[in-house]
Amino acid sequence: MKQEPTPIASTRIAFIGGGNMASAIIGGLIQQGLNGDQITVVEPVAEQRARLQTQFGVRTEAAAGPALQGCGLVVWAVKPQVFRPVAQDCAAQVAGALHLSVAAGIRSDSMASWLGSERIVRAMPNTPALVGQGMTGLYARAAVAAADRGLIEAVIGTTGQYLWVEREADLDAVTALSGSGPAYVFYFLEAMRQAGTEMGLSAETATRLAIGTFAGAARLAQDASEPPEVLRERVTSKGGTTYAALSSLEASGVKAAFVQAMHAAGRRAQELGDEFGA
Ligand SMILES: NC(=O)C1=CN([C@@H]2O[C@H](COP(=O)(O)OP(=O)(O)OC[C@H]3O[C@@H](n4cnc5c(N)ncnc54)[C@H](O)[C@@H]3O)[C@@H](O)[C@H]2O)C=CC1
Ligand SMILES: O=C(O)[C@@H]1CCC=N1
Repeated sequence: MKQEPTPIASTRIAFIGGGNMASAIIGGLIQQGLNGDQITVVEPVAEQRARLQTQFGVRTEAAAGPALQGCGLVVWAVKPQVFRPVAQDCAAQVAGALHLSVAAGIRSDSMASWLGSERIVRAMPNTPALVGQGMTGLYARAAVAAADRGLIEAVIGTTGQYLWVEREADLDAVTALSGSGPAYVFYFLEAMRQAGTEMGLSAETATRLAIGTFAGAARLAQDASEPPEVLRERVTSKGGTTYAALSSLEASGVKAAFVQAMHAAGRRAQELGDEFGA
């Protein structure tokens, strides 16, 4: 029999940790019409709690307690380094809930042992979720039912796009690619702004040109049927300006260095799982 997704509107949701990622997801949920009353955020920092209350009208708690009981979904949005003690602290109050973790590296085996539950989904979102343009990788443990997957899709879908991966280890690559990815884009924007200003543009003009170029190129790559290398070749006239730039990039080994950098991120995700897992 086909299971219907659990309706998001009747689910009480707890967030453990109320920082950047929690705020992005909560923002998406509120924008989709979820009532702030349905959401309880456990966040030890008073200023963060005040901000979340004012911005989203959610309930907040300074620490785990009875307020978590009866929540159907628990979103784990704390740093990997503190996940274990926080999970062990909350486990009794959240028994029976579906769990969604956004923490980099922390494996679902570790979570299952800390929480005594198999209903675990891991997500690797990214900060464009703050503006509804997120790209999230999802992985579900085998025991997660179709209705639970449906609920997770409804929640993460409020922040942008998502895709499922079949192997949990692939989430480390997702982390290196799209989780950390916005930082690479901002890094390139910084370099483009620097070069633009060195060539005489104002920082404002250079930044606007660089951001507009990223947005346009990303849209072109999304809509085009050709792969990125073909789109790149179309910009590159033999003996022209782009050719000069790309030759300089190749001579400096930029692509190889960039690929190495992403491998470093993937390895760090694995290490986080080893260091701070069960
Ligand atoms: N920032 C990013 O681009 C992304 C972050 N992530 C993951 O999301 C998770 C959270 O990251 P951010 O939101 O960026 O960090 P953040 O530092 O903004 O938020 C973490 C929050 O947890 C709170 N916290 C600390 N101890 C706590 C406790 N005992 N109980 C409850 N809350 C506690 C902190 O006060 C803080 O507000 C991390 O595990 C990270 O790996 C995943 C994808 C992208
Ligand atoms: O840097 C980090 O560890 C987190 C995970 C992906 C993006 N930020």
